[in-house]
Amino acid sequence: MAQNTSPSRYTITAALPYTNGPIHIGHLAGVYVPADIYSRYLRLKGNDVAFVCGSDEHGVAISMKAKKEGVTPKEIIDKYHAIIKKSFADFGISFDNYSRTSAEVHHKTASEFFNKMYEQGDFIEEETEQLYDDEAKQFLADRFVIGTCPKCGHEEAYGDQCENCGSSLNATDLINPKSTITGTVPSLKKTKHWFLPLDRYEGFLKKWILEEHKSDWKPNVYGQCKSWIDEGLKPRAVTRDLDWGIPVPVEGGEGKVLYVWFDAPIGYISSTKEWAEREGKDWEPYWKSKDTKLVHFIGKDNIVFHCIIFPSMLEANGDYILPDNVPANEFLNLEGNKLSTSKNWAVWLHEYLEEFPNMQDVLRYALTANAPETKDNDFTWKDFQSRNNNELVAIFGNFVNRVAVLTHKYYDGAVPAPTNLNTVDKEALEALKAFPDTLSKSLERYRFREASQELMNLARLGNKYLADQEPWKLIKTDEERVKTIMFVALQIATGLAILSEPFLPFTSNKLKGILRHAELDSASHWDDIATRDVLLPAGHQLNPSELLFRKIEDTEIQQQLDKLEATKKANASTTLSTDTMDKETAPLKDTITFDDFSKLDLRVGTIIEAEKMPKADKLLILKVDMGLDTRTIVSGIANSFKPEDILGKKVTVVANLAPRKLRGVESQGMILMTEDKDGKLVFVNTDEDGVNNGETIN
Ligand SMILES: Nc1ncnc2c1ncn2[C@@H]1O[C@H](COP(=O)(O)OP(=O)(O)OP(=O)(O)O)[C@@H](O)[C@H]1O
Ligand SMILES: [Zn+2]
Repeated sequence: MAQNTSPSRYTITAALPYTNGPIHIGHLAGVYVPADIYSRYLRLKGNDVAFVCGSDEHGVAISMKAKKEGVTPKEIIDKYHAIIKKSFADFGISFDNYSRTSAEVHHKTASEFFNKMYEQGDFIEEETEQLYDDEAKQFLADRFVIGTCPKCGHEEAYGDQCENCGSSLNATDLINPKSTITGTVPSLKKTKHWFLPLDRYEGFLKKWILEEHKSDWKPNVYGQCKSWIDEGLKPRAVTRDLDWGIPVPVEGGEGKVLYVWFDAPIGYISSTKEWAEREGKDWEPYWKSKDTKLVHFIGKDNIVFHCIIFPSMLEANGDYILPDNVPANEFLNLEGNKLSTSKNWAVWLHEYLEEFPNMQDVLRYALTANAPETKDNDFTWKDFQSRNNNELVAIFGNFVNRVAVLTHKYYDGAVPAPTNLNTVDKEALEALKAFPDTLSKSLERYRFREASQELMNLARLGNKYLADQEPWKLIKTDEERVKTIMFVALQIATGLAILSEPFLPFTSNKLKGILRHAELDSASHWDDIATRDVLLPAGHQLNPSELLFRKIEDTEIQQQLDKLEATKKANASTTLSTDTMDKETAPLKDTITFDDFSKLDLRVGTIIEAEKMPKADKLLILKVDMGLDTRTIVSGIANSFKPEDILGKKVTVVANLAPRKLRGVESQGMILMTEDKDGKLVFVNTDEDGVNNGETIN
């Protein structure tokens, strides 16, 4: 089987963005820009395409964010769904439908999906011991619990997945699990859940992925799948003890919801249904016909869900087709650091659209030309500027502008009739004819970077042709020759207008406008470029020319870099404010009552481990023996102390300060410090011997 080579229709999905924040450039480069290029390309080739997506609105992270902000989950999802949907539309992501998983059609579809599998006996129903937070009186799953990954040792793996190694986990697999709600160590409590026995699908997955897709899936995707399958798959709970999500629709499911990664991929199906309903079409062939090609665009952290779990669900259900390919991308970073919603380390799409109005294509191009297809890549503002100034402006824009301006200058904007095509002209036109096929080959292998460079090569070809032929010189001596040159150049410009559409849709539109391409009786399309000798006939009248791109100045780039610098500073100061005292003698604070004071739980502890926080100059990660337990405390004291100097030091700890994450490490308290006359930090402690760790101070 392998590749489905001549499908009757395509279903293209892009990962459902999680509605706990807006869209950033990582999402775009990893998923939405390549998916959009591919879908636009397929439509230009005359295919029947359903390009679907929607907001992913369930799950623990949204529950947690709502709790933190003191609002309802619905308020969170409504806010981000609106921002995300609008920014995608303004950016030109050409979804046929953008839905949301809180929609009724989705609740219904996901419940039916679950029900069918339930009735077929595809689940194991089992009462097992799950992690439970006695203080919050809640079961802990997914992002409610972190601990050490049993596969790679990463210390902040979630209850369902380790983001470091991509493994999918059960919460009870975590080593040293800890509740992210209260910071306490969970106990075990019995509860009933439904499990998808992935081990039953091993044979199916082996044949389908390891045999049939060995040569056409990307090596990063195939490799991850192979290692999971080789390690052996285990049953995975697909339900949760939570109040936010799709209720488990079977007996005994009261108070439980579907696991977010069970319902989210079904969102692709619901979105297709919503679209088909609106268009008066039948949704089923898009998901159930063997002659449909299904492709999932995702980032690498979603591979297990799209290649192992969802396909097993589709296979179990019975009626569905499987993805033909899952061209997952690696990750994009920003100026050397990991993109992060919580640390505000991002270029946000909605902000970009405001700060660079009408420049969607510049970002699309910069992200595509530098896409993280085979390895993680870095977005830098300097690269963005040079992609714009040196490629879009200097090559693409320059060529088109010369052609349009000269056509107006010499012929009042009418395409001249060629007289005699010489070898150079013929070669240029032949080269143009080869481009659609070259681009198709790259696009159909999901090599979008390569394709974007091929497109730029067509503009280069046009630029070189004009530079070599120099019509602006010849116009004084050989007017007939100039007509031929301009005719050839106009054909190349038309080719660019057509072939750039998937990559640079706004530019393509503008250029087609200048060429009045759509008004031609038989306007040429993608495939016509290879077969027709004339794309823009002699005598055809152009519109006035306008610039396709503008130069980006250093000051604009500096502004963006300053913005990131400010983010860095803001992050650093919030990190330090909780750990160090002000430099000057601070004025007295307002009087507090004894009750206020007695809320403070101050205790004696001893530092038993200390190490530097990687990549943070000022922070030490300390382990403090508190008598009853051992705490991790992140403290901004690295400028004053070496780790080895403070081992065994007695300290005073604020033991009931709400836990707080610093650089990804949860700090479970604060050590009291003051400063000596030279500004060096000193510990506030009791120097009496014989005071035990854990003793309270009052
Ligand atoms: N930096 C990145 N580079 C490439 N792809 C990314 C990046 N960040 C997220 N993605 C992909 O974008 C899609 C949507 O992401 P999702 O909404 O789930 O956010 P996320 O992975 O939680 O990201 P973040 O934590 O940055 O908000 C997923 O397929 C994910 O793999
Ligand atoms: Zn791991």
